[in-house]
Amino acid sequence: MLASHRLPDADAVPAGAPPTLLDGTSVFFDLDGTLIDIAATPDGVVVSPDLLAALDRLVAAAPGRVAVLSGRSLDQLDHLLGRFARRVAVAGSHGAEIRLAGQDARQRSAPPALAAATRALRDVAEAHGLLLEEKSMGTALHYRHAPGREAIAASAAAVLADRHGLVLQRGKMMVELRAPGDKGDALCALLREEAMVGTRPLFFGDDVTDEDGFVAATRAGGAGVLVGPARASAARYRLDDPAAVRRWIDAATVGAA
Ligand SMILES: O=P(O)(O)OC[C@H]1O[C@H](O[C@H]2O[C@H](CO)[C@@H](O)[C@H](O)[C@H]2O)[C@H](O)[C@@H](O)[C@@H]1O
Repeated sequence: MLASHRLPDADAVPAGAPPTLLDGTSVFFDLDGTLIDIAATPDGVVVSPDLLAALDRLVAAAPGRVAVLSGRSLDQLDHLLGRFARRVAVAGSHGAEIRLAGQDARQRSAPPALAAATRALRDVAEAHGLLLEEKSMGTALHYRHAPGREAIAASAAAVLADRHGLVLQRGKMMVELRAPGDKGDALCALLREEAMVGTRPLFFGDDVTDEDGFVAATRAGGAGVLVGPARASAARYRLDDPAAVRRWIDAATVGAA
């Protein structure tokens, strides 16, 4: 089962920065490649205190209207974002795990087949020198350090996804077997929460898994913001990199406490 990403026609390339007006807007962020720079390994990322302080200001300026939608598990997000992860709504595992600020997670059980699929994926990782990342709702095989082994990782994951009935998720220099769910559904679920009802969602993301969120944000009267080089995307706006996202947050919160 391949995760469906509704990529638009090739000429639909987003451009320009989104407006910084927060009135009536809710703000959703992907994590890796959007709020933080991509690193060589999943554990190598840096979440700076400055970024967390800027996000705190954003939450103060848009109370109840900031959320994180990530392919990371909730546990990983808690570890990386610390107390900030409890201040906002968070959807982990590409939307399969959702937690509102100050509440317990609405969590499904991991797919029963995930353990067997992970064992098989670990054999592939060991045989070909690839990096395995185990998460609550999925297992990723990373080839950033060995780009020449992409085809091995991709074909092994495709076979295992089929065999075990798991979603096959492509990502930046990785392929993942995971539970169903997508960031678009997670965004729609969060938009039904009181503070977000009737708001225009802006969703900032960089990867193919973020396209579902761009589509959902657009359908809800908001827009997607692609972070990274121009490419075909369902996003309307584009920012170059996480540093530009940080400047957007700073501009949107000028004068906020
Ligand atoms: O939805 P996201 O928050 O963007 O998470 C997507 C995946 O991010 C991580 O992998 C990516 O970032 C790593 C660190 O920069 C990088 O080494 C890797 O090549 C990227 O694919 C994370 O490890 C995955 O679990 C997430 O699904």
